[in-house]
Amino acid sequence: MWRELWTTAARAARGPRRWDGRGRGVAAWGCSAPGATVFALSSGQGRCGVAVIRASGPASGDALRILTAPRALPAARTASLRLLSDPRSGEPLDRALVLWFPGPRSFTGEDCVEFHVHGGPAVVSGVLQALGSVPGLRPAEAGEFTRRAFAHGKLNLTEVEGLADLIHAETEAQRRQALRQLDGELGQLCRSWAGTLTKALAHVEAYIDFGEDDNLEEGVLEQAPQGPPHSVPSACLPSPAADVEVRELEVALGAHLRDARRGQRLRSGAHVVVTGPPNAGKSSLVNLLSRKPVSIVSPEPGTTRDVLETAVDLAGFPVLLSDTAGLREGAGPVEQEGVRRPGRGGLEQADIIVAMLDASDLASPSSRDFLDTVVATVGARSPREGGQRLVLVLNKSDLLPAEGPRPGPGLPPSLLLSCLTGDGLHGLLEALRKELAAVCGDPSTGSPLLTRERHRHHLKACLDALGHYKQSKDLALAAEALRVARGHLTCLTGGGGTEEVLDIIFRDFCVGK
Ligand SMILES: Nc1nc2c(ncn2[C@@H]2O[C@H](COP(=O)(O)OP(=O)(O)OP(=O)(O)O)[C@@H](O)[C@H]2O)c(=O)[nH]1
Ligand SMILES: [K+]
Ligand SMILES: [Mg+2]
Repeated sequence: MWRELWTTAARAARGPRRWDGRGRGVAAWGCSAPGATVFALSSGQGRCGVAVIRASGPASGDALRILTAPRALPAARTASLRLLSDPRSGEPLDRALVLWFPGPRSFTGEDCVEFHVHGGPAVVSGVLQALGSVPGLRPAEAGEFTRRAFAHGKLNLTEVEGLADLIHAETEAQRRQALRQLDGELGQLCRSWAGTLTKALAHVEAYIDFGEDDNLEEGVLEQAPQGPPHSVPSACLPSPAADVEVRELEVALGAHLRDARRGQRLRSGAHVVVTGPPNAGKSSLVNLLSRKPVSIVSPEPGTTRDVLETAVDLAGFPVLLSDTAGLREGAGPVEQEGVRRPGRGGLEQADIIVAMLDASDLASPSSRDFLDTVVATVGARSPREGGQRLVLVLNKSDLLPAEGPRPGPGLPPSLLLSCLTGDGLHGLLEALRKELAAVCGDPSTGSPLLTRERHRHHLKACLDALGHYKQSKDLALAAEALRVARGHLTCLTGGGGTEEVLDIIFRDFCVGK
């Protein structure tokens, strides 16, 4: 379903975007009053076996009691079968499993209840209406349950983001990355970094407070300055030990920022662009990889006129796959501009370029021209230097003589493929999987990846502040720089208390989450 949405959306309005086809509601937080009890359908919409409706807030217990009257509240955290009735008419609504989670041991930290009802639309709307009639209850806004969990310290902000990503994960690799973030790995890392800075700050402040004092504690004295490791005059140095830790932190932050945006790519999809001379079989390959006819294939060269982008799950990685117009020999500037233009699924935007040629037509002017321009240019810059990854594919291998030599001596390493017979497809998928793992990172191993621009912003700002710390000529300024640096790490997990940031993060959630 998201594929169709994507393809249509890509045709209608091109531009860089997330690998995601769903429209997302924007939460209107203006009207949420703290202390209110909210309710919503938390399972998906539509007919289903069981639907879960939940409520959170101080009146949750009352709501449960009223809908299950005359029974008392069930035991906490134990599923109990109850008859639900409409409190206004007394009419039975459903026989349901109900759960009572007294706060703070609940998802939101508040009193919560869950109704596991039969998943028919009439049952669901009957129970929702009944809840709406209970005094003090109102429908929840998008993400409101999670926002309450955050407000009560049940989740930090990176965990909230992990939860949002987990709900939206559509490929295995995305799920792994989201789960690690939900498990709090990135948050823990930030907290340990912030802890380092707190320690360093304590040393600096101790020196400011007691530096001139003969009664300086022994431990602090032991850490008295021994050399000039940074530009704070060595006589002022509070603690070389703290200084070393700060420098180690700088190295760690730098390493995380030099992650080639792998976590962000995995979250929003890697761009794979298929390019080549006309009629090489580019659209045939796009259809093969997306397992459905998204592009028109015909023997007529020049069939594809514009960039067509489609979302595909390739070996567990989310990919935005672009089919492009064939590049004719000596293509004019307008045509070249068409494929290069950023934001249009063109070459400039590609993480991986699949360069495709007709294996039986390598000597033609358009093939030679394509090899001499696109393939030579892309191949000249390694991905390490920020260049794009290139996969060279020689298609239509079925047209080659069965016993003949391999085509293209003197070509860069290439893969033989036949879109017609499927020969070589397995090898191509394996090559793409390797390239995608390099572009997106392996979410199961290594340190947690930065998944959003927000993370990069705070780490960069933290690094900048550490730069000021190193250059500060006086201890008060050094302390202030450390405070700013630590503040950015705290913002990463706590949002820094700004409603704007929270609104942006929570609007990724649906109603009921
Ligand atoms: N024999 C053979 N024919 C193929 C193969 N792959 C594609 N074709 C045929 O080659 C022709 C062109 O295929 P397309 O997929 O439209 O090629 P394209 O590169 O997208 O073409 P343009 O969009 O016009 O640049 C069609 O007739 C395909 O059926 C293959 O592996 N073997
Ligand atoms: K064609
Ligand atoms: Mg085509």
